[in-house]
Amino acid sequence: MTDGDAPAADDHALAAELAAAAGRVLLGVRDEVGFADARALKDTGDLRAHEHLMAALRERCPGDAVLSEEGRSSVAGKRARGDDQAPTRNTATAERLTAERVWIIDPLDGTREFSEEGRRDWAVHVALWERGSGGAGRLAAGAVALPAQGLTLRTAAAGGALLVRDEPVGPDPATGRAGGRDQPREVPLHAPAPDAGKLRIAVSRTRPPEFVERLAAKIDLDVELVPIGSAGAKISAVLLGEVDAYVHAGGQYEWDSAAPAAVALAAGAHASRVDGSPLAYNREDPRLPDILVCHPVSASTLLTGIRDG
Ligand SMILES: Nc1ncnc2c1ncn2[C@@H]1O[C@H](COP(=O)(O)O)[C@@H](OP(=O)(O)O)[C@H]1O
Ligand SMILES: [Mg+2]
Repeated sequence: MTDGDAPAADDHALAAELAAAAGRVLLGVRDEVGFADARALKDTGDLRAHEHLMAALRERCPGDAVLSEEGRSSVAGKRARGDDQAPTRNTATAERLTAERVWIIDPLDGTREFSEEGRRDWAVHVALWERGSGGAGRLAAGAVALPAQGLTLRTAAAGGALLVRDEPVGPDPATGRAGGRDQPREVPLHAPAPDAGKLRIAVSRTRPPEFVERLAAKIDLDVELVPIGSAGAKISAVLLGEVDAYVHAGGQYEWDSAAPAAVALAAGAHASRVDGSPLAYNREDPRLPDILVCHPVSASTLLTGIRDG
């Protein structure tokens, strides 16, 4: 619950609504700023999506804490180019570490790809972490918007995960005018199993882990490495069956994986650290440097291959 005696909102639907709305802000920034100055486009996108989400969370969930990539003290002090304001800061760390509910957000994941014309592999991540009765906490809801692909992947209140696809609205039959914003259509989302004998592994375009080439050579399968930008876009590609696994190591933060890991787990996928231990969120230090996401049937092959690499 967000405050007092208010009824529990559907946090899953809220996460999806906020991620999709921030995605529309980002599509507008691409149109407005253009691609000539990549730095200006990245900075404006990061800042506008962050401010949109911070304002929406302040209004909709005023009692909750927020951990955003762009609200860290190290970046919140700097003024982004192309805009006139410094980013709104995150909830103070001491307060976040005792909060019941923490929104972990990456307003623009795949910033590099966002600034490259024609690329669709960038995302908005909105996750909710809840402490719960055990005190250890867990990801309670999450949504990954892929605005350039017209898709949002999200957790569902009834359990499981959903794929939300924007359907273009046809012209109004009475007036002949365009029908306005796309109508979303939801279908259940289940992590698909890989084809026998094959394994397509998504890796960073710019920072693929050095052990993945060795891993690929060692696994007794036809392995293809597929470079894709954005952790959210890569994990979505696993859930959409475009690749079979995502392996990353060498650096990342909680906001890079919280929302896509929440969706992946809800969709029945395996999501863990590369040593097989669980992904843990809302830590004092938000570094979470490695991750494996795949269908459960591939998990032991990949974990063993990584361990023995
Ligand atoms: N070695 C590293 N250290 C810190 N962050 C990293 C990293 N490798 C990848 N990331 C972050 O993980 C996200 C996905 O990266 P990639 O596209 O290379 O796979 C990016 O988030 P942002 O775009 O939000 O900065 C990127 O900054
Ligand atoms: Mg990121």
